[in-house]
Amino acid sequence: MAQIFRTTVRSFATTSSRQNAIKTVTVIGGGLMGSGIAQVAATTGHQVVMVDQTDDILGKSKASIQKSLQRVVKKKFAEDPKGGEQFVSDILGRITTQTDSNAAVANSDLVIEAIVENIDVKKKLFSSLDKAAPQHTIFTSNTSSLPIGDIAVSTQRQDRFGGLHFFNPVPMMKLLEVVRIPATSDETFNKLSDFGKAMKKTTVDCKDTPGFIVNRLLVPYTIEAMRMVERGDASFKDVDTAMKLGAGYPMGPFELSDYVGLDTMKFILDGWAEKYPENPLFQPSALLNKYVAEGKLGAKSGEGFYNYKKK
Ligand SMILES: C[C@H](O)CC(=O)SCCNC(=O)CCNC(=O)[C@H](O)C(C)(C)COP(=O)(O)OP(=O)(O)OC[C@H]1O[C@@H](n2cnc3c(N)ncnc32)[C@H](O)[C@@H]1OP(=O)(O)O
Ligand SMILES: NC(=O)c1ccc[n+]([C@@H]2O[C@H](COP(=O)([O-])OP(=O)(O)OC[C@H]3O[C@@H](n4cnc5c(N)ncnc54)[C@H](O)[C@@H]3O)[C@@H](O)[C@H]2O)c1
Repeated sequence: MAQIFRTTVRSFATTSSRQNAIKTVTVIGGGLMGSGIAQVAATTGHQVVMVDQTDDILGKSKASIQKSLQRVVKKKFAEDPKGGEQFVSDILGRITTQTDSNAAVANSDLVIEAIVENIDVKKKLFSSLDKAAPQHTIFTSNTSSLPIGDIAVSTQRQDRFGGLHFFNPVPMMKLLEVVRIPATSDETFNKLSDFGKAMKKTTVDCKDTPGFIVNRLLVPYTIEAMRMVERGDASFKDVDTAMKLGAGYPMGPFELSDYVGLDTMKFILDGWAEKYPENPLFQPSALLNKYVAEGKLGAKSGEGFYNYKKK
């Protein structure tokens, strides 16, 4: 019994000290994903530095975090408006902003990159951060579709490099994919998994394969739905209804594509088609290409498969 207790205490101490390993986080990119990641990291007690290209963009990022926190306050502090105000101000107080990414990593335990999905831009950023960040700082990318290993080669710290793939909307989606490349050390991987749990996410272990787990299944499924419509086998609305009511998905594949962005879906698919031309699942969709060519990119552009313009 005493032995079990000692083992339990020791394993708790190990996990707990590992959970404390990451205290300060630099989130680079304050867009849709970066602002959500910064919000959740700060909500779970981490000190966050959020970086973007201009103060104007960072102002918008902070405003979107505030708006998202208000949705939480409305539910959690319905009877306690003062408590709600304190909750928001405590979280915002843990987020500072910076436009100089090298300066932002000076005291960072972890960097989470959430900038534009472009391999050259990501490599340039990490190559520069590698010289500016302390030795112990772990680097991660939130990329949806690029190989983590192809980004990590821009640094001299591949043992301290991995992927943290969050899902949109970050405050609501409970999953975090933790991705390792062959060079990622066990210590780094454990710290990343513990950090995910400290962020109150459920983590899954992923290898550096195209789309990791979720996008590797979600993207071909969505494209197959588009092919079904291209063949005239079903309308896109019926496909959405069928997958929501028949398979229990919160959104059908066309609603989800509009939500993610049709340009993003096309970008992911085109990248994989070029890199893995032999895989039939990654072949282009004429329907998707048509919508993107017409500038119908989904909710963000006001129209995709559905219309989002206020009448
Ligand atoms: C491409 C990338 O690499 C990978 C990806 O990200 S793929 C995309 C993954 N995401 C998905 O699959 C999303 C699927 N959709 C959903 O889970 C749900 O439709 C949704 C959570 C987005 C919205 O839920 P829905 O019930 O339709 O709408 P809504 O009523 O507005 O919101 C539900 C709750 O979420 C909360 N919420 C939604 N967005 C929020 C946000 N950004 N911040 C805080 N709270 C939020 C709302 O306040 C609401 O809370 P309540 O039910 O307690 O009042
Ligand atoms: N949108 C999604 O559903 C989703 C989900 C999971 C992962 N991702 C991935 O997350 C990353 C970001 O996606 P997003 O949807 O948040 O994009 P976004 O366009 O909303 O935000 C990107 C932000 O990065 C900033 N930025 C660009 N280059 C920069 C640089 N060099 N330094 C600092 N800031 C820079 C831009 O100004 C912008 O604010 C991408 O790699 C994407 O594949 C997206």
